[in-house]
Amino acid sequence: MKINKICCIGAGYVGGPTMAVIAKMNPNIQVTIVDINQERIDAWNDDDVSKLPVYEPGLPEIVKETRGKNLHFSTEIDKAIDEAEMVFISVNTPTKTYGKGKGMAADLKYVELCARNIADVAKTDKIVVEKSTLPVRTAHAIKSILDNIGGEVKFDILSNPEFLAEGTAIQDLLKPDRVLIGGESKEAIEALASIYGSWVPQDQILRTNVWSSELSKLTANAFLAQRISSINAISELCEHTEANVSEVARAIGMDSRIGPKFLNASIGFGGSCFQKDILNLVYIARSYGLNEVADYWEQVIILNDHQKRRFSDKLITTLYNTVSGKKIAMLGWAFKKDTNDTRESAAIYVADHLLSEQASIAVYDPKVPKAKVYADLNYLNTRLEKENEELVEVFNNPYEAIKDAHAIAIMTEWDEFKSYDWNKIYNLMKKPAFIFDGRRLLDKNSIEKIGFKYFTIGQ
Ligand SMILES: NC(=O)C1=CN([C@@H]2O[C@H](COP(=O)(O)OP(=O)(O)OC[C@H]3O[C@@H](n4cnc5c(N)ncnc54)[C@H](O)[C@@H]3O)[C@@H](O)[C@H]2O)C=CC1
Ligand SMILES: O=C(O)[C@H]1O[C@H](OP(=O)(O)OP(=O)(O)OC[C@H]2O[C@@H](n3ccc(=O)[nH]c3=O)[C@H](O)[C@@H]2O)[C@H](O)[C@@H](O)[C@@H]1O
Repeated sequence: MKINKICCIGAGYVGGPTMAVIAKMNPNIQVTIVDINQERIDAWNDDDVSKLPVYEPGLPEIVKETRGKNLHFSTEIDKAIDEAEMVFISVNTPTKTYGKGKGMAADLKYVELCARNIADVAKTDKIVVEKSTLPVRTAHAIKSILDNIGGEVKFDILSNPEFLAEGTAIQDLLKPDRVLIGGESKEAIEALASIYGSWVPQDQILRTNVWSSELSKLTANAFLAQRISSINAISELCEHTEANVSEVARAIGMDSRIGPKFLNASIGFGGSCFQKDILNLVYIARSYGLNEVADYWEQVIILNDHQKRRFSDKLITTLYNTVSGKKIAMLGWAFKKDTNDTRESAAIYVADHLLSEQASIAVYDPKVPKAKVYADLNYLNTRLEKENEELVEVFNNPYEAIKDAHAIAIMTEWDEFKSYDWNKIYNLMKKPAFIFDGRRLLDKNSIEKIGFKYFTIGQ
């Protein structure tokens, strides 16, 4: 079965980059990305590709090359679904904030709306591809909606989870470790496999049943996050024993069974997925009565929350047990470098804690605008909304953010922070000048030589 037209519902951090790469690698396929958010679609269509809604190295070049040729961004959802032979669902699946499973289960309302939309509109057979991360057995619910509303039209459901990481999305998409396709219909699986086959070697395209595919995505994220919580747990022990967590990570990472990646001790993982997907896994395990399994994975989140909290606790106790009225400069707000995404960023939680102790916060991030910082804080804690406006300042220049600060907290590992004039920064600050390096980014010896009091994770 040859696919000529693809529709992707959801023009976000996954839908945008993934479809841009599919379009680039398949010039004969017309790809239309649709979204209900007009502002987002307008930004994707902006002539100035530096204004795309998703900041991702390498993405502007691909959008420039393909947009208007075989890549299109639109709010005409029904039209795009109707015309396509293959429809990807790439909408958000956040943790539920209400009702049964509140705070744990994935909220599938957006996915269900997409399924209903496809069923209402489709006049010809469609392959529907789950690109969103979904709880195991969701394909069953989607199929049931499609078959019950969709009349005579035949729907094949595939699970094709995405493994890209933000900040390296284009490289991850161009050279994936593997592509995973779960499904029942061999014809549908091969139709999707041939699209990826334009650039991914066939032996890296795995075919499984739908349930294995859905569960593999949650499992991959749980394993990755587990490694971070594992090294972060050891980082706390290092701080009490004069061991150095980087040396420990290097020593264990050279064991080929363990491997060197994902062993950077940090202020705690952020991002829209690790926490959400583990909570979802925990919820699913509990719903089958598997309490030991659920408790095991829940500990990854408990440790991560502990890591964020102990960072801000350390800052407060070191500043003589009070930050009230003191200016703390926060370098970085995004959840990792090379993205403008701030979802679940550790910076938000640390700032919130410091604000509750009446500190004033000065934020600088190369890619995060002022409005986003305020929105993140107000979302977390509406009670502080009025005070936040006065206590939080966001700067376009790091030196202005740091001027007169008592302490700097490094929240994101942006490369540019390493090349700052730290002598100049020292002179701009109140004394003693403290640095709390949540990313192990700076060299302790050279920073201390300048006169700073330097603290980092795991040392
Ligand atoms: N962000 C990431 O790095 C990764 C995310 N994922 C998964 O991919 C899915 C999407 O994530 P993101 O792209 O980060 O989310 P996002 O929030 O950036 O984008 C989702 C988009 O879907 C749109 N949308 C929601 N309901 C819609 C509807 N009924 N019709 C049309 N558009 C609708 C929203 O307006 C939004 O623009 C999630 O399930 C996530 O877990 C998977 C791998 C990586
Ligand atoms: O499902 C998803 O959304 C994606 O989640 C992660 O990707 P992402 O969250 O974009 O970024 P990561 O590089 O995994 O970083 C996540 C968080 O962990 C932190 N981290 C990462 C690695 C490490 O060694 N230490 C560490 O603290 C990062 O700073 C960041 O806050 C996975 O790496 C992707 O494979 C997956 O597709």
